[in-house]
Amino acid sequence: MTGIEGRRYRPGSPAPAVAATRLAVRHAVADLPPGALVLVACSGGPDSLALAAAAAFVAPRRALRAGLLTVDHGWDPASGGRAEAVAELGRALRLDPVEVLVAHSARSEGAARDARRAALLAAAERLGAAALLLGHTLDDQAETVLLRLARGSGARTLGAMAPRDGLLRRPLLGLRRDLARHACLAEGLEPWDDPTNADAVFARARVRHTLLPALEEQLGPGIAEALARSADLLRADAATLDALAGDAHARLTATASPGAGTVELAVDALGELPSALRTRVLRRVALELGASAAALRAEHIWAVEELVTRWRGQQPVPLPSGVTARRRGDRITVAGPGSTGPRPSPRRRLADRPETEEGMQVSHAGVSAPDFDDARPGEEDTAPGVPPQQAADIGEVLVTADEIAERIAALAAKVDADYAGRELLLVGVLKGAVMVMADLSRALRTPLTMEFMAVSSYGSATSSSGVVRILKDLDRSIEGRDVLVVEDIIDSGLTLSWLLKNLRSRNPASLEVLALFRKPEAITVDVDVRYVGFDIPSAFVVGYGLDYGEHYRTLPFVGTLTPEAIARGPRP
Ligand SMILES: O=P(O)(O)OC[C@H]1O[C@H](OP(=O)(O)OP(=O)(O)O)[C@H](O)[C@@H]1O
Ligand code: HPA
Repeated sequence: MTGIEGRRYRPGSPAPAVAATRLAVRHAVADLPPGALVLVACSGGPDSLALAAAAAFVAPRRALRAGLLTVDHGWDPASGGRAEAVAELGRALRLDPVEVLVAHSARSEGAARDARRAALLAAAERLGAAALLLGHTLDDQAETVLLRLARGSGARTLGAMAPRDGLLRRPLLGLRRDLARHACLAEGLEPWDDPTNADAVFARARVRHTLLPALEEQLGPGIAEALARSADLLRADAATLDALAGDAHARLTATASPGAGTVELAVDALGELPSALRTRVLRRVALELGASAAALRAEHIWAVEELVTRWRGQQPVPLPSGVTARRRGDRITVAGPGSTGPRPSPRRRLADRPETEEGMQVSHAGVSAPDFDDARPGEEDTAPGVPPQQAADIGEVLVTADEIAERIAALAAKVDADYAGRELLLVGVLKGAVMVMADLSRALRTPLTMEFMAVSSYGSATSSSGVVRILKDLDRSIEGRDVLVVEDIIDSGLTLSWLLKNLRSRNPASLEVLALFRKPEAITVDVDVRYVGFDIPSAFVVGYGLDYGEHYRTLPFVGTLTPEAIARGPRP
């Protein structure tokens, strides 16, 4: 008798393919105690049929009981009869119990797999099984790796199927699919070939029949084995990283949460973790607060990670299932949908903000100032322009960098329309207006020249002295020119009121003002401002050119300082 690959084997001994499947099953159940029940999930296809036959042979010799489960998905009128035929085969193999499970599902590979798995696990539990054997082969593993690689997956996902996963065991994971078919043939078992396995509508069928053969043809044989090997290596790596992330998660969440359904993490501690652990900790926290595992994508976690590694005053990050993550000072707060702790305030997007005739309205998000530990200098956990210490001094971000950019573009369009056919002279009021001058001048299409004046009325205090000093005057005359004064902020209005009077006396053709921020509740003198970026609350703010004692100007957003930071005084 000739066996697979043309080898000869002795009459009376099993065909090599049969021997290989039996050996694989023997290894897979070696640890089970006598009397334990092993169930085989069998579709009637060659892999699971070979597995059922091998289990039927091995179980009694290991004093185990073996049964068979088959699932009817109800995809076509013949499916019930087919499932019954598989059950009949199981009985013929003397498997006991044998059950047909009905698990209707949508006609998609994923939906069928989920429904099948749920039905099988429920039955295995009900029957008190010690193991549920699945017929996945090395080829299934290779296909899974390729499919997941094409989606851009991490180590855990590329680790694909494990030989053991709770109740599930996959004895044939190291064997090729051909071998299972040979084992069926050698035992006189006629497998059912599921037509969906060849249906090019299904991605897996295309991988099986087109992609993998093409890869083997182009790159040489052994691709399936190589892909399965990669899965083994990545699974081991992922298991180690998951264990380390579990430790880090326990460490970082050891302190009390601010409320039920809320987890607070220290930016410092997260910043010290390598990215592979940080993202795993963040994912774990999101999942435990109720984010759907199926919907939670790497992009979500990266956005949360950027609150640590590239902090530039971003909005809270929405995650699936109503979970939100936000940074306040040196803490990341992740809140579940039903949290009772301090919820991330639902800051409105710029587009949602009411726009008055002149400016966008910005209000406090209504959050109390966070408590801060001393951030450590030199720590690279923030975006450019955001020294870590300064990041920890910010109480609330009122306007983000993106919102500023969007607003300046809109203001520039208005100015361009108003000054069509004319040449502008922009007068920047140093130093605070340096950022808005730079960005506005480059957003304008109107021909322009620039002049700067430096005045000061604040010094290192947080309220205006009312005494304005010219620190640097204009270099040229503005007589007859269309002048647009560019200011970062109008607070009391004292600086601008004084400046306008001063400039008007120099006889410009026209004199208008553009101020990126205005505090309507703080204005004490009447000043006429043609262009306003944002109306903000009257709290002292820093960032985007605005300083506290010359510091904080480089922050790309505008935010309030914590009371502690104000009391302590400016710091680099
Ligand atoms: O409306 P007010 O209450 O007068 O405040 C507005 C002025 O205060 C700031 O300048 P500051 O004196 O701080 O100097 P700086 O621009 O160099 O920071 C700001 O740049 C405005 O010019
Ligand atoms: O709120 C402010 N911050 C910084 N500088 C300022 N100058 C006027 N108001 C402010």
